[in-house]
Amino acid sequence: MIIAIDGPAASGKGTIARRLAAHFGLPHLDTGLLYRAVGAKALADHVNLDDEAALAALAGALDPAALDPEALKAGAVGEAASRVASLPQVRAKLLTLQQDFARQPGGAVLDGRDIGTVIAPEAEVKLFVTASPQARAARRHAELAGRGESVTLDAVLADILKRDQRDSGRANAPLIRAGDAALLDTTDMNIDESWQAALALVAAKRSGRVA
Ligand SMILES: Nc1ncnc2c1ncn2[C@@H]1O[C@H](COP(=O)(O)OP(=O)(O)O)[C@@H](O)[C@H]1O
Ligand SMILES: Nc1ccn([C@@H]2O[C@H](COP(=O)(O)OP(=O)(O)O)[C@@H](O)[C@H]2O)c(=O)n1
Repeated sequence: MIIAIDGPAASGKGTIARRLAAHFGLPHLDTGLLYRAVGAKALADHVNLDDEAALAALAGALDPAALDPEALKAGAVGEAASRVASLPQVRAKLLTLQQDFARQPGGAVLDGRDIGTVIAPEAEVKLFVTASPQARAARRHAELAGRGESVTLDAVLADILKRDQRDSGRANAPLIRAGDAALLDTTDMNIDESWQAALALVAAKRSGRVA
């Protein structure tokens, strides 16, 4: 079974994806980490974030086994990730490894922006997880504060709105709800409530109770 989870920044899709993977005993890929890794490498190597050929070369050289989620979750990396993710050549370099991960025997859980639309349109279960920008900013702010990053709530909200706009507005694999994805708005849910709602949607989808 392939489970595709998409949604905007800090909506809680990663949390739900990890729990679903553990629940069903499936491997999980946080595809945002791939774009974050390219963005982080570009920042470290002073590669211009508009230099599509150079960034595609970084994406092509990426070792998915060597990703460091802890370092890649830093606030500044998200903005760089979103910029490199808007470049078609970068996305093309990362396509096959994501599709191979999705199509491994037994299935997988993947979360990102284009899983249900581009990477695995054939997924048996698709969720589009969202929440209000204010709720998402509050969550990401708390997360960054927990990491010791000092940043204001307003700055986090501005970053999220800018990224949402870029991710949704790009021509190539934009952030958009697949027609057959179940919508899960977690604005007024805590983590446990979101998890229970996600599990119910997956169960309904698998039993054919929703389209
Ligand atoms: N429903 C929720 N209510 C409150 N906080 C949440 C909820 N879901 C996730 N979080 C927290 O918000 C932050 C972002 O969640 P995460 O799953 O990483 O989002 P995403 O993968 O969409 O960026 C994390 O610190 C996570 O623990
Ligand atoms: N499948 C994906 C996953 C991420 N991304 C890009 O990578 C950036 C970082 O993704 P992420 O999932 O780690 O970001 P958060 O939702 O955790 O903030 C996003 O803003 C997108 O621009 C993408 O384009 N396609």
